[in-house]
Amino acid sequence: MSLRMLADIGGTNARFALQSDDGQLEHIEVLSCAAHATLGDAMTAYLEGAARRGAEVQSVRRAGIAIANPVEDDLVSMTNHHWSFSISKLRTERALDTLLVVNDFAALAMSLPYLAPSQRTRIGGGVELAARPMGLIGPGTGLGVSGVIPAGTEWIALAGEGGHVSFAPANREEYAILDMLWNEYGHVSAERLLSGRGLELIHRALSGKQAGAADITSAALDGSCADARRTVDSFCAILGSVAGNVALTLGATGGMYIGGGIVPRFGALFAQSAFRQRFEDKGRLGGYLARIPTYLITEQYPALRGVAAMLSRAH
Ligand SMILES: Nc1ncnc2c1ncn2[C@@H]1O[C@H](COP(=O)(O)OP(=O)(O)OP(=O)(O)O)[C@@H](O)[C@H]1O
Repeated sequence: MSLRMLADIGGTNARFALQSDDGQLEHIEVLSCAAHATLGDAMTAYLEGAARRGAEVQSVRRAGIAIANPVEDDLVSMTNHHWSFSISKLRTERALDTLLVVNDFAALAMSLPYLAPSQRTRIGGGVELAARPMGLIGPGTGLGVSGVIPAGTEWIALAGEGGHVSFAPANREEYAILDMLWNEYGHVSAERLLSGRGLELIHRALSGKQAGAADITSAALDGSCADARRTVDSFCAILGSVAGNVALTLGATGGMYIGGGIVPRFGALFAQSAFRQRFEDKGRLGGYLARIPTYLITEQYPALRGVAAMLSRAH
């Protein structure tokens, strides 16, 4: 029996797993990126830990890594963290036959056609069409955007950088947020607002106060702070607008999906927010968007499943 190593590396969290020949994911671990100097160090820490728990890590000859940055050539450099590495060097150092490195949201997108109903929650109406493009957006440390398009009996995942498109306000409150950020940053991207740091910036713009992302969410959830609640509502509304833009751009009539680590933490506040209304609020194309269902991904490690599917196809 041989094992494959899978990883999903974000700007904050590095998620690892081993996959056995029967396709099961085992020894899933989430490591903090900040606690390790390099990706190689994090891999070593993970594999040593798995070996201590009885995994036969010496049988790993194939590995797939989904990582939060564009993957264009041999040298990979993360956008939201300081890790960088050469794919060919890492493959040689680890004595791997295959090391597949792909964009994390391309891997996450690859999991969408295979999600079971229990691995997603629907927000609002609409019905997906079979064999049509599916869109993906996910706020975390950064804002990932991707999708899959059908190609015969297979799916092709897109690896774009749509989180960095320019932010467009949809009302005066959002215009005021943009105005504040124009003074601090030249280019204000969607990611500037739709990320952990973005939640903090929206809160500062609306209240004039500094607070951490996790504190804002918990104060919104327990009802102890009106500014925190407004911040989460504003974040969800902006996410609806940007998700609608992605759905329009891709023609995502196969469904629009929300991933990333932040939205699941909003709990019931997300379904209660203006997300869906703003998703549909696109003038004459409102009816087109109303027919597209939006889903929150609830599966815990979807990108690991996506990169496993991509690795199984790689030489
Ligand atoms: N309770 C919370 N509410 C809102 N944001 C939170 C909360 N806890 C953590 N965050 C923010 O979530 C972000 C981490 O997101 P995530 O868990 O998706 O990590 P990641 O996969 O490393 O990110 P990415 O893939 O975007 O690089 C951080 O910016 C952090 O500030």
